[in-house]
Amino acid sequence: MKFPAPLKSDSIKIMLLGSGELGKEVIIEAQRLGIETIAVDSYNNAPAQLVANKSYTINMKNKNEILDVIRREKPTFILPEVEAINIQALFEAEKEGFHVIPNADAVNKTMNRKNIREFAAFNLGLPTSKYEFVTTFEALQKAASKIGFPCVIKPVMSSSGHGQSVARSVDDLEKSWELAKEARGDASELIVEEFITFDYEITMLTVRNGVDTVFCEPIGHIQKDGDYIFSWQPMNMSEVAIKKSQEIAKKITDGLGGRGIFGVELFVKGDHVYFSEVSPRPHDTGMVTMITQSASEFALHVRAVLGLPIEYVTYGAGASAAYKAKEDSFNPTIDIYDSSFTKDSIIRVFGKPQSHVGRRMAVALTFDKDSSDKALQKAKEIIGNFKDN
Ligand SMILES: Nc1ncnc2c1ncn2[C@@H]1O[C@H](COP(=O)(O)OP(=O)(O)OP(=O)(O)O)[C@@H](O)[C@H]1O
Ligand SMILES: NCC(=O)N[C@@H]1O[C@H](COP(=O)([O-])[O-])[C@@H](O)[C@H]1O
Ligand SMILES: [Mg+2]
Repeated sequence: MKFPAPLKSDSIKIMLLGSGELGKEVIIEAQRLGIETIAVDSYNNAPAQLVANKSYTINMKNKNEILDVIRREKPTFILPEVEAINIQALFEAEKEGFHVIPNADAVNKTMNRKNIREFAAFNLGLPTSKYEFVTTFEALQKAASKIGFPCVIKPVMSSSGHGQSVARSVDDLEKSWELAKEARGDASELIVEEFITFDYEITMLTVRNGVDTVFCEPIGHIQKDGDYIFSWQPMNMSEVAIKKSQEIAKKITDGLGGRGIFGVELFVKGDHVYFSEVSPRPHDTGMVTMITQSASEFALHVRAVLGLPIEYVTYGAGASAAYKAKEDSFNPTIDIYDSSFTKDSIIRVFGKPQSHVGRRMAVALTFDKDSSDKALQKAKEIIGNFKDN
């Protein structure tokens, strides 16, 4: 493969659609290979825009605005980084010969819970929670009583737990309905899911470079209000559970096709593994790989996009703890003690230009050669001392 000596007009160009903390790391990894990078998002100074060669701020739900930047920049690869993107623009770009990662159809399927759930459960026969789709409050009541309580209610299009809630009885349904409607994304249709009382949940990072499929060590994680707060790698699993998890990850990623990394989210109860959802891009819980692997999930994504070999070493166990803002601010700063910077830790501050309570602003990554538990303990301690204002 021919790598660019800085910014030649005929060399590889990557355009990110969505420019948050995950995209920022993708851009850095691409730039390490001399690749020209363009970061697009719906607000100025998004994390990846801070490090890209060029950036655009557009309405990401607007088909023409997306197509305009694509036609103007003619990227070699278009990497969706968020779910809220005008999907017609991606189909159109693909028709015009642009390369969407992993492909527009996979992005379309995964951005909508109805599409991906039906594809996984119905077309591929993967085990999932019981589920129903509803568009009215009456239908929600019916579906919830059929599925039983507690049940989980989510807009068909949303991420990081926005608009999601658990209804424990009929009395909670009205609150769940209101919460889902307020969510960004498409809340016109909701999914009602059986609540799985899993022992633990994992992300199986699955990398496809067009030749091989490679799995990273499983990542365990804890979610609060539908959003990740802690993750660790490796998650200690039975052989059977690992094998089933990899089988499910292989089936769903083969089904979606294309090149890149995928975050396959799975619930594990005993030796039963349930498919939950999949992101066709790096995963927030996978930030831990920046400290555990010689090539992080972001580096692997770039390699996979380019069709390069997916080889790396795992150094040992690690963990991540997300820092979420406790204050609303137009000029956020984060106070971090000097003692947070140790030989076994890495701190990443995303540089988001605005904070609101609950917005993920930074992450602490920790390493322990042998124990994910010890690494997690350290990550929690570090994050516990952060303050924002
Ligand atoms: N059916 C379920 N049973 C039990 N817990 C669930 C269920 N569905 C979701 N959860 C919990 O809520 C979390 C978030 O759900 P989900 O991944 O569907 O939301 P999301 O908004 O797409 O999140 P993200 O975009 O961060 O991946 C899950 O990781 C899990 O902890
Ligand atoms: N679970 C998906 C996820 O973690 N996505 C990451 O969060 C950013 C949005 O953050 P914001 O909501 O703070 O703007 C996205 O751009 C992506 O990097
Ligand atoms: Mg999820």
